[in-house]
Amino acid sequence: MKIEVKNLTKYFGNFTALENINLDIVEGELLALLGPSGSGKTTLLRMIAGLETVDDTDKGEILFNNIDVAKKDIGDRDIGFVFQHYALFKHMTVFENIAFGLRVKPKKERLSNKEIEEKVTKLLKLIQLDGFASRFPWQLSGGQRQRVALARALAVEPKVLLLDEPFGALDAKVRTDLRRWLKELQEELGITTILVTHDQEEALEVANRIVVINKGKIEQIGTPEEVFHNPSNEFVINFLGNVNLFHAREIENSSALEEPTDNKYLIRPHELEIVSVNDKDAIIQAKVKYIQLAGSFVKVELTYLNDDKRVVLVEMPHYEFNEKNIQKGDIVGIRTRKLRSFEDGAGI
Ligand SMILES: Nc1ncnc2c1ncn2[C@@H]1O[C@H](COP(=O)(O)OP(=O)(O)OP(=O)(O)O)[C@@H](O)[C@H]1O
Repeated sequence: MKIEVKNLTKYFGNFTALENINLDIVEGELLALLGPSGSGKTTLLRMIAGLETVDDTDKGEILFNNIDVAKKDIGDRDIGFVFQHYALFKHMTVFENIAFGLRVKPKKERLSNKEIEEKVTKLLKLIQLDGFASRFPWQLSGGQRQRVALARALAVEPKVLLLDEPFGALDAKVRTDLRRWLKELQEELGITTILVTHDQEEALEVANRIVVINKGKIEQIGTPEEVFHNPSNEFVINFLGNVNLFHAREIENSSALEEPTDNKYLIRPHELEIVSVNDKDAIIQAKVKYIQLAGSFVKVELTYLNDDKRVVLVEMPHYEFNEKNIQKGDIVGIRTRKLRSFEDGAGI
């Protein structure tokens, strides 16, 4: 299913929750709606689902395969949902939870009991919970419950899957495992999927494209690589990971910048390099305050030598850290590997 959102605005009283949203969702893709709390992600998802109305006064449109669904009931939109706390039916087994949507279909569309059993068995395999059919929800872990919720959503073969922070309540390790699993499953099924998340890593890892939303407006739409490496503005770069801010005069002091400007520069920790304190390309001098060795990269936190309230974060591979023999308390120089400025509205 292809979905188009055109000129969509949503007011709650005087408050503008969404402002002129335009978005094309390609058949079979996994699109992440990423933004801070209150940015309007859930409202947009709920409008696509039909849980929130498109105001009559609004000229906004939501098209499913070129057909306007604004006036279509939620039941007629062929949608499967999984929410963060989409509680399973407590008094029903895993099997009956998954079968629920199939059993409540009108008689003429309903599958036979045997067909339902075959289908549920297949879904249990798909979510890797074969053998769990007769358990009750309270006998499952949080991750297993969310997988059952996903199977229940998929049972009725929806054309679109809407996921609102489906792994939000789970711990970090389970979350990481489940999102990999979801990605593979989604690719295998080829079902158009919209995932709401405020977790940048989750969006970067699973999405084909990311829509970055802030205060009801779209800041950028792009592949994970695009939004991470070519953020279109300051909000996006800040939201997608740690970033250091430098003023132009700091950069001008080094030979890294030929033309003096008023710009400020936003540079990610891995785009900075620790060099010797006298290095001619160093933009600032700093003192090593804290070193975090656990993780795939070494994170070094430093403070400016001339202003110990200002912090700089540098990340580097372990081999580079070992070669440079950096110690807490060292006075060093910091050099940039990349410059990025937004002052003129365009990234460098
Ligand atoms: N029914 C409603 N009535 C009034 N205001 C609402 C209503 N639903 C949402 N809002 C407001 O609209 C804004 C966007 O809410 P929304 O739930 O879409 O944000 P979100 O990006 O999904 O946030 P979160 O990540 O916290 O769920 C918020 O400021 C919220 O308070």
